[in-house]
Amino acid sequence: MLALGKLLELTLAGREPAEKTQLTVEGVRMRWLSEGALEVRPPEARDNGLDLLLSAGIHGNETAPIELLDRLLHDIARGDLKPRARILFLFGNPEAIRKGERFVEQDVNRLFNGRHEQTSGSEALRACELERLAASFFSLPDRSRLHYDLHTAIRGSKIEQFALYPWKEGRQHSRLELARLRAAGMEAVLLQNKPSIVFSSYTYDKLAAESFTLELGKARPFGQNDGVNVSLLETRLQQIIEGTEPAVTDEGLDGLQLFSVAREIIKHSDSFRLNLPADIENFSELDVGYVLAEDIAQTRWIIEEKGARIIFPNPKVKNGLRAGILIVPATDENLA
Ligand SMILES: O=C(O)CCC(=O)N[C@@H](CCC(=O)O)C(=O)O
Ligand SMILES: [Zn+2]
Repeated sequence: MLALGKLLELTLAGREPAEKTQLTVEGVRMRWLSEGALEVRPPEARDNGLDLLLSAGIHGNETAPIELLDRLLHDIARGDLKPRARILFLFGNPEAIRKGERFVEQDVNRLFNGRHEQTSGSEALRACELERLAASFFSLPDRSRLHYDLHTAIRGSKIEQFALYPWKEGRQHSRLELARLRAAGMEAVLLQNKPSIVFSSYTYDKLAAESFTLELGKARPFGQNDGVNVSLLETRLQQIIEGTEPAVTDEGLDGLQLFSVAREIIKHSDSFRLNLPADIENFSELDVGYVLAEDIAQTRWIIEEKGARIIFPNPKVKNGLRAGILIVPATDENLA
C-alpha cells in the first residue's frame, strides 16, 4: 500500500510523510496537505464532478469514525477502491486523537464560523486551519459539494444513528439528501433552525456544501468498536466515492424520523444543574412540566413542548456552551 494511505498512522505518530504526493496504480493522486489532512484526486477523465469532504476525530475519543475513514483510505491506496470523486480526508484534532480525549483544552467543534478568532491555543489554530483546508477544497466552481462530519456520542441512544442538518437563512433542507442519509443507515435527522459554530455548519453556511454531522453510536477507544455498526454507511460511502451509488428518489423517506430544535440548553454559570440521570440515553422523552435544568439567578428550564426529547445532555461543558438540545418531532413539509 502507498505510504500516504497510512494517514492515521502518520497522524498518531505525529509524523510528516517523506513524500507528500503519491500516485496509485489507477492514477489516483494522493496529496498530504497538513497533519491529518489528505486530498485524493481521480484522473481527470474519471472525475465525476463531486467534491466530498469526509472528516472524523474532531473529537479525539470518537474512534469508530476514524477507523472507518482509515479503511476507506487504505482501500484507495491499495487500488481496491477507485474514486471518481475528489475527496478531502480530515482527522480533525490530532493532538486529542493521540491522547484519546474529546479535546485537550477546548472543544474544536465549538470554534467554527469564526469563533476561533475570539480565543487562542492549539485547538483554535486547528479550527482555523480546518476552515482554510475546507475552503480551499471547496473552492472549485461548478462541482457538487458534500460534507459528512462523522462522530460518536458520549452516551447511549434510543435512536442509534442519526444526522444533524445545519441551517442557513433562505436555504431549504434537501429531501434528496435525506433519502441518501436514510439509505446510509441513518434513522433520524435533526433539522437545525439557527446558525451554529460546529464544523458542518461552517461548510454548509460559508462553503455552500450539503453538510451533515453524523452520529454513529457510542464513543469507545480504538479497536473496541464492534458495537458500532457502520456497514450501511460504509457501503454508501464506497458507492459515492466510486460513483456507483444507486439512485435515491426523494419520494418516501422510508421511515426516517425528523426532528427540529425546540431549544438549546445553554449553561450560563457554575451553578448550572441538569436534573437528569447520568446514564440517560439520547432521545429520551421528557414530560411537560418537568424541571430540566436550573442555573444562576433562579433560572429554570421547564419542559413546555409536547413530545420533547433530549439529546447531548452534558452539564460538564464550559459556561456559555450548549449543555443539551431539546428537540420535538418535525414534518417533511418544508423540504426542497
Ligand atoms: O454525545 C454528545 O454529547 C456529543 C456528541 C457530539 O460530539 N456531537 C456533536 C454534534 C455537532 C452538531 O451539533 O452538529 C457535537 O456536540 O459537537
Ligand atoms: Zn463528536
